[in-house]
Amino acid sequence: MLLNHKYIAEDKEADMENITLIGMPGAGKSTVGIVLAKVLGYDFIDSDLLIQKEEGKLLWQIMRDEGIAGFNQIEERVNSQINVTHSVIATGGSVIYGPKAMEHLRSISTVVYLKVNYRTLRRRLGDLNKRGVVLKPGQSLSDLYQERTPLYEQYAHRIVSVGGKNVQQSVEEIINALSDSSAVDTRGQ
Ligand SMILES: Nc1ncnc2c1ncn2[C@@H]1O[C@H](COP(=O)(O)OP(=O)(O)O)[C@@H](O)[C@H]1O
Ligand SMILES: O=C(O)C1=C[C@@H](OP(=O)(O)O)[C@@H](O)[C@H](O)C1
Ligand SMILES: [Mg+2]
Repeated sequence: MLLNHKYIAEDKEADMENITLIGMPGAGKSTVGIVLAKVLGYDFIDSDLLIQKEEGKLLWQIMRDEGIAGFNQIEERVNSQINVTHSVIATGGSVIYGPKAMEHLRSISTVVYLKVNYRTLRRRLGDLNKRGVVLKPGQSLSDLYQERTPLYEQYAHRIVSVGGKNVQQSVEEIINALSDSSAVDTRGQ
């Protein structure tokens, strides 16, 4: 039964019973994350909403007022301060630019990279500028995908491919990956 489901029981992170979702914008961290939380009986938090609450502004207003570097600093600070148990944490796609935030999230949770192939992402995302993705001048979605993929892989305890899957299938894949002790962090940390 899922509510009694214990995964990677010997792992330190699992004692906290938090799951952090990382991945490209449009990967489904927010959409899949809330369903995952419901299935597991966990709380759900979305880093983007925490940032907006802390700053009293919408994400695009923070980017407008502080620039991308300023937004990244705020994002790193807010994610570094998350202190929860029994929660699914959906991060924003740019969280991996903050090493302090990533080390913190790795210490309080099992970090799961929701991997989506480029073509699926392109279809889901539409106009990147309207979505407020952290892009450097002249950077395309393809550039961003290539820049970020190694960072997502570097920080993940688990990697789950969700490109061709619906929300329910993605939730099942994540739970399977969390149960699979052979899929433990290949960096051996
Ligand atoms: N199989 C799927 N899983 C998750 N999201 C999907 C799927 N198919 C289409 N979508 C759409 O893709 C978008 C994912 O966005 P979101 O959950 O906000 O991702 P993220 O938080 O990773 O940026 C939503 O508009 C969602 O409706
Ligand atoms: O990847 C990015 O550059 C961003 C992703 C967004 O979150 P989602 O990944 O939930 O869309 C949000 O944090 C911000 O607009 C920047
Ligand atoms: Mg999101």
